[in-house]
Amino acid sequence: MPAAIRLQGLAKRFGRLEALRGVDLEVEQGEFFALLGPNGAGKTTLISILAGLTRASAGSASVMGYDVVRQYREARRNLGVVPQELVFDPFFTVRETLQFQSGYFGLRRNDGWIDALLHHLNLSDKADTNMRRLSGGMKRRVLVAQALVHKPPVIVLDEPTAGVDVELRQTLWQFIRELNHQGHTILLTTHYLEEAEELCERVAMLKAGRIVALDRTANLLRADAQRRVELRLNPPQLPEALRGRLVGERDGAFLLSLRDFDELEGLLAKVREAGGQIEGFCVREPDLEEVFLQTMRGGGQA
Ligand SMILES: Nc1ncnc2c1ncn2[C@@H]1O[C@H](COP(=O)(O)OP(=O)(O)OP(=O)(O)O)[C@@H](O)[C@H]1O
Repeated sequence: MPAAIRLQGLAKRFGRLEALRGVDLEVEQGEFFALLGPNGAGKTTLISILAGLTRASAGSASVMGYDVVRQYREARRNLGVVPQELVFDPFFTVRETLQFQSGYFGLRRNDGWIDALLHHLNLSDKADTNMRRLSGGMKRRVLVAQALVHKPPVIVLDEPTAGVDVELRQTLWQFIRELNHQGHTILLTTHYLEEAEELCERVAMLKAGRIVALDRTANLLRADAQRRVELRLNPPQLPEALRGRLVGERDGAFLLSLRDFDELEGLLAKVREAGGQIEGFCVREPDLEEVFLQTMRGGGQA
């Protein structure tokens, strides 16, 4: 069984800028996979290469075993991309947009599936509305429908929930989850890390064009992230004895590392000994955001 997505030594240069610097990655069929990274890390460039919109400077990429350059048509037929940017012809209706996209893939009688897509994405009552009359969130739903019109086994979503309301997010994830359960492979990029943590079994983190972490989500949480104590103090000064534990500050509160709960008493005692008063206190379980921030600070695998 070929990998859903396979990248080998993938590199991309824009003049002197190296957007991708030798990325190796395999996403298996049926995975729900997150590709994370800060702005400019190379996520969209990687997706553009997969979709055949940009040529790699070196290395290769394939979708379901089809090389994205040598076997462009087969690779493209196996891939559905929900792009970041909303670009449409404003004069078509929603249905026409989807029929047009079906035609691009040589699908003439696709109305049954188009109706199903409209239904799942809560767009049925907008089927005959012109694209220019839709709100941003509705346009985004059409983008999703457009990417799925040919029932591709591999679905790539590039920040699909940026600027999208809670209701649409939930509708969208419910539908994408269903598709994943049916066997579709999902590659997701997002800046909402709690979304990735909840949905994705495996995560790759990109930093300046390189993969700096790649593992199952659960392993990343176990290996890198620590429990944190969040302390709000009056006066807002951390006692000298706790300086070594400080890992950050968030909204005026100190974040201290906590290896296990037995340490808690000693830690609070040190605040009292220094004459400090505790105004707020909570223990935070490790989350993907913490792993991400740690990795981006330079702590990740090379
Ligand atoms: N057509 C282009 N010409 C020149 N530089 C480009 C081009 N496209 C992307 N870049 C540069 O390549 C780098 C990677 O960009 P890319 O859009 O892939 O990042 P990203 O991870 O998708 O970021 P974001 O989270 O902001 O979407 C950036 O430094 C960007 O400025």
